[in-house]
Amino acid sequence: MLIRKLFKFENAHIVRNCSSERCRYSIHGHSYKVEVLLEAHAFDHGQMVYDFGLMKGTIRDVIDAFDHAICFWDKDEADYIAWAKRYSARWISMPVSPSAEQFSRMFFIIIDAILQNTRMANGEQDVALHSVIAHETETGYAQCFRADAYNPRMGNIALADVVFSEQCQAEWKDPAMYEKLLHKQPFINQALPLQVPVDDAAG
Ligand SMILES: Nc1nc2c(c(=O)[nH]1)N=C([C@H](O)[C@H](O)COP(=O)(O)OP(=O)(O)OP(=O)(O)O)CN2
Repeated sequence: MLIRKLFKFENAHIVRNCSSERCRYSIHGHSYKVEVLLEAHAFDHGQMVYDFGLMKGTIRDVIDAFDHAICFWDKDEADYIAWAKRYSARWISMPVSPSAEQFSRMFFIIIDAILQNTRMANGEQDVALHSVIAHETETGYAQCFRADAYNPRMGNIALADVVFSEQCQAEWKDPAMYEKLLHKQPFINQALPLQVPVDDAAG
């Protein structure tokens, strides 16, 4: 079974080398929508794939870092990068170009790492990231599956190569969150006592 949670943010970028002139030469913004799809074949104690509320912790925080920020490819011209950093307190440096395709891959890789670094506490069994859809406009989106995320022919995205500005980090609930992810310090979901005994068939 799949579940899906939607996140939204506003972001500015240039996508170098693309075919659309408006896109390659001019800084422009999008109202992004990101769909995170999780998959499991058994339920937690609440008879859910994964509680939507749990997706409003670290996963939401990391996506929200992109809100009102400018993203640039770390291979872009040094002058442009310096300018972006000077005039925007909120910036994210990406190891790939900020196309919808690469946004979906980058979010897949980060969210996959977050889930693998999370100690589940409510009987979640095999919950895994299925795919990430990044909507750039009302009419265009890219969907990344696991095989795409880790496909070197599409470019390598190492967690450490996605760099968030100090301001982006400072606005997280835990400003050290990304550092913890990089160092594999686990995120621990809160355990609550069961109210009704569970059986094997339904969590
Ligand atoms: N495959 C991709 N194509 C394009 C991307 C992309 O990330 N992946 N990005 C762009 C631009 O960022 C552009 O702003 C969006 O393109 P487009 O869909 O043409 O935008 P419109 O606002 O014109 O959308 P309409 O709904 O068609 O009016 C270009 N291509």
